Amino acid sequence: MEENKQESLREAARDGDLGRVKSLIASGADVTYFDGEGLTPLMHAARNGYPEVVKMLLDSGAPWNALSPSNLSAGDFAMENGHQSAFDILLNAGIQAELILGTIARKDNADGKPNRDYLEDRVTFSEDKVMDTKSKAVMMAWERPLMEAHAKAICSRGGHILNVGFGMGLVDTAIQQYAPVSHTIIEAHPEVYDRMLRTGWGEKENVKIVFGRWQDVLSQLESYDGIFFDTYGEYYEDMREFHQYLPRLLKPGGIYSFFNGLCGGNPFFHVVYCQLVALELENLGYSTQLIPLPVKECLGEETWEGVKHKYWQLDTYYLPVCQSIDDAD
Ligand SMILES: C[S@@+](CC[C@H](N)C(=O)[O-])C[C@H]1O[C@@H](n2cnc3c(N)ncnc32)[C@H](O)[C@@H]1O
Repeated sequence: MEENKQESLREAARDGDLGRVKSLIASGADVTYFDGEGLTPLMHAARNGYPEVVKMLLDSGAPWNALSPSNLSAGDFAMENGHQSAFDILLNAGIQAELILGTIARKDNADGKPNRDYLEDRVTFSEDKVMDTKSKAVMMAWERPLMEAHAKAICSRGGHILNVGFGMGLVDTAIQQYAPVSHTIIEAHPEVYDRMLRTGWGEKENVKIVFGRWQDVLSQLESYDGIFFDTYGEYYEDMREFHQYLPRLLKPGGIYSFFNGLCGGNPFFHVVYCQLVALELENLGYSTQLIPLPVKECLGEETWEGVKHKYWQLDTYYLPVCQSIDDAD
């Protein structure tokens, strides 16, 4: 009987029958139910493009971020099938939920202090990646063209540059090509720091290395014409915290950018987070331009051999270029 109710809700959602969806919900049908295919009523309504049903289901507690067996959310179904109104409703629901709860960003962060654990652990270096002891990639060479594009953006005014997180030194190598007046690099991992010194970064005339977590070395920083942020083992909240310091760290007219790997495994969640970060930066007085860069060609299946977590699975990378709203005007 209960099963029938859920199946009826699925059918009504799939057919866009708003009246029936309403009455089934009123009679206790479960909006969180996954059918035999592993799909929720919300996914059915989104896939077939019924915005009013999507809204009704969301308002009745259907989770916007539930995933199908092939890791697609309702927003992905709306996006894939070109249902703009359903997509917009889901996007708005995602942004609101993440603003309040931050559920995606916090999900993996439940077990203590991942950044400190990572910093106390060993890392291994090879030609094409830096890995942690859990076989997760700290940094990979496929990102080189992206790092070059980030360097170009933040060095566009010359002057004084800050990079947070050295990794493989890809962005820093690119920054050096622009011969900035000063180039400050913050790095917290002792082995990455050692390697920086062994490879001559400590002797470059315009380079200042600050060893430590960015959170702990803020008092040693000045203000900069270009800033790039790309750490590891941290979460959205950490970056959000870093953004609070931008008014102090970024000179008027300066450019800020960050590695935009936010939810890089799911197209819709990525859109949600791109919008969320732009909204939060706007509240701090910064405009964000997202420049699309095709990345499909940088990535083959062999790229991920031996890597536990495929942290990027999308075809386009959106490079953020942020500047004070006053400067953009
Ligand atoms: C993804 S890598 C950076 C890659 C770099 N953009 C490049 O082009 O090669 C992240 C780096 O941030 C460092 N890191 C992690 N947490 C940090 C923190 N809280 N403060 C400063 N550096 C940190 C890591 O040790 C690692 O070297």
